[in-house]
Amino acid sequence: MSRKKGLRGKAASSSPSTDSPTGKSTGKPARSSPGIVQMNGVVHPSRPPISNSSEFYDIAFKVMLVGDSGVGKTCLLVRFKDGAFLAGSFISTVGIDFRNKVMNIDGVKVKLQIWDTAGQERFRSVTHAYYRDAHALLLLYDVTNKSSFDNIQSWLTEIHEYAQQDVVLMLLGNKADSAHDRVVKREDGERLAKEFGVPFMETSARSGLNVELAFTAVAKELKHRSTKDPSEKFKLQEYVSKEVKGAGCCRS
Ligand SMILES: Nc1nc2c(ncn2[C@@H]2O[C@H](COP(=O)(O)OP(=O)(O)OP(=O)(O)O)[C@@H](O)[C@H]2O)c(=O)[nH]1
Ligand SMILES: [Mg+2]
Repeated sequence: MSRKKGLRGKAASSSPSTDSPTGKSTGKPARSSPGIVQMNGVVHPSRPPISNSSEFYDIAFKVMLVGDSGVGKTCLLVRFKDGAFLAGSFISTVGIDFRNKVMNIDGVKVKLQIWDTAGQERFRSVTHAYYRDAHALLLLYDVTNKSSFDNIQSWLTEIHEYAQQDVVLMLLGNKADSAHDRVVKREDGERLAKEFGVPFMETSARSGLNVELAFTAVAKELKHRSTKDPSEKFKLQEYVSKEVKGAGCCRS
């Protein structure tokens, strides 16, 4: 493999521009780069870098967190990025923001640019504009909030309308640590996910349950699709089923 460290690889397209350090779109087109990334003998024409971050990576992807307000999207991202839980009063996200994280996936540096969307209805049109550039979507509901689960159907309708057809999609039932307040059974989540053919797991931003796994699974799938290495057999559903931990179990 003649991969060059630090060469900006396959990245998201430029609209909306994401070069603002605050994570807010600047409206400016992203810089374009004529570089090429070579991975496992497969040459990938590079696309524009998706941020000005100086962190080295080989390939980059956009992942979006979506779901009703209060399901724990921001907390999940903070847990993944910083390993901490945002306890205390709930501060609802306004508009959209992003955080970057570079993961080492089987020796390849995969950069995830993770977009944290606002779940509130009034920001829905902002979110719509970002769907088409997303390579993966993590769709969350809250196991202590039945309406957030019931709304998954309409989120899926929205996703089918606005996202790319081949977007990697995963359903997450968050707040699995809240045993006393739980109103959605794990089996209900599993049934719904099966119905729509998407991988599923329960997570907890509070305990860390399956948080790393959710992002790792998505990164592995995106990397697999990108490199198309015939010797590498990766099946997202199988990987998730094998690795997933149940609520009450250990930290991820
Ligand atoms: N027990 C428990 N509480 C959580 C968990 N994740 C988030 N919370 C709490 O749920 C509330 C909402 O969390 P956020 O992450 O802000 O929710 P959000 O989905 O980003 O909401 P919007 O930004 O409005 O879309 C906060 O009070 C969090 O502390 C979790 O895994 N377990
Ligand atoms: Mg939020």
